[in-house]
Amino acid sequence: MSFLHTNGNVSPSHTFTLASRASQLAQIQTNIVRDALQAAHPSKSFSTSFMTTEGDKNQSQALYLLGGKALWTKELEVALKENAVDMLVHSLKDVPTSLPEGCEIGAILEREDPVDSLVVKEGLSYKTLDDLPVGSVVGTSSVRRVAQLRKAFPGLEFADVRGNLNTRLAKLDSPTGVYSAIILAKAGLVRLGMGNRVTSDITAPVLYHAVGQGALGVEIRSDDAVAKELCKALTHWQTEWMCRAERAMLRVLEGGCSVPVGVHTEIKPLNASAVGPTRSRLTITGSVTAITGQTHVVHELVEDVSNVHDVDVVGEKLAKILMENGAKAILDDINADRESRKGVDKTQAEVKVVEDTMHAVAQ
Ligand SMILES: NCc1[nH]cc(CCC(=O)O)c1CC(=O)O
Repeated sequence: MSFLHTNGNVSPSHTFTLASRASQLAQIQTNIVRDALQAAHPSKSFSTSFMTTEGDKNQSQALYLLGGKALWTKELEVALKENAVDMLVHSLKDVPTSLPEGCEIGAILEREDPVDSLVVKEGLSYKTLDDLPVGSVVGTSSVRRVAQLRKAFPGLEFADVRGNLNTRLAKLDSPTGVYSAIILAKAGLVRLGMGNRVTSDITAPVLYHAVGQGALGVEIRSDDAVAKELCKALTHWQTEWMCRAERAMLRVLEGGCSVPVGVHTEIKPLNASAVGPTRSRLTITGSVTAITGQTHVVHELVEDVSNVHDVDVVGEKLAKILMENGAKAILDDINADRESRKGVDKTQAEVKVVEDTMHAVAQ
């Protein structure tokens, strides 16, 4: 699978390899991107490569350099940087707001419905969180969801549910299972062809979804001009503008850590007849919630924007306003708590893995 090529000077026979994790959802998403690339560039050739932990560890020396503990985006990025693959397909919400040196986002595809959905156990007739009896167990491993819902639903118990989507649904439906319902991103279910499992949506202002939720991002090498050009056809500018604003907000709020941040974004072109990117009205609401759910800061900005730079500025401005309105205190608390938990005997690499894991769980 490994090959050499020179960036910007690709032979016509070059096959562009798209890579992702090997989960069913990741494979479906990668196939969506491959099909879109193939449709836009019929004379080019595209293939896919799915990486599983054990298999790849034996094949790529570089994975050993990571000590076998790095998360998947990191391992994929190693393959990307080594030119073993050309594009990485990610759920944008799992992509850190700052990418490693030499990597960048080449395309953001049109977003699926970004909301979170309630999936009720097979055979139960409850429709919404309000319907669930006191003491019901709701499965979700996302601190963002728990933090936002805890206060509004004090009678419910929120419990971890891990694994890929199929595993989580199996745990939900198991006759001996503890969960009455679980909360999942609607987009993942829809892409897996299981949109019929959505019992109801949980929308803002009850639950603000994760930054980037529902959108696919394609990561490329920054110096790969050819991949960059190929990716242009995939980008849905409205999604890109919304997600860039969301990611700019999160980048400022994170300040190196992971926090329960939610968002709701809309974009409305001001010139309805324009075909491409055009001056638009961006409405973005950000939320930051204390882990206990006791403090919740929400702010909405409505701004007209003309390009991605404007969009980044709006996201950053929103983050600063949230900070001034109480998010700073929430973030300082979370940081202090995390510092006190960090084992003194942990290596830097281990601390990084813990931080990355916390980032993933926060989403
Ligand atoms: N954190 C895991 C993850 N990453 C992306 C999705 C769903 C698809 C998407 O949001 O694009 C999910 C599952 C979930 O949160 O239910």
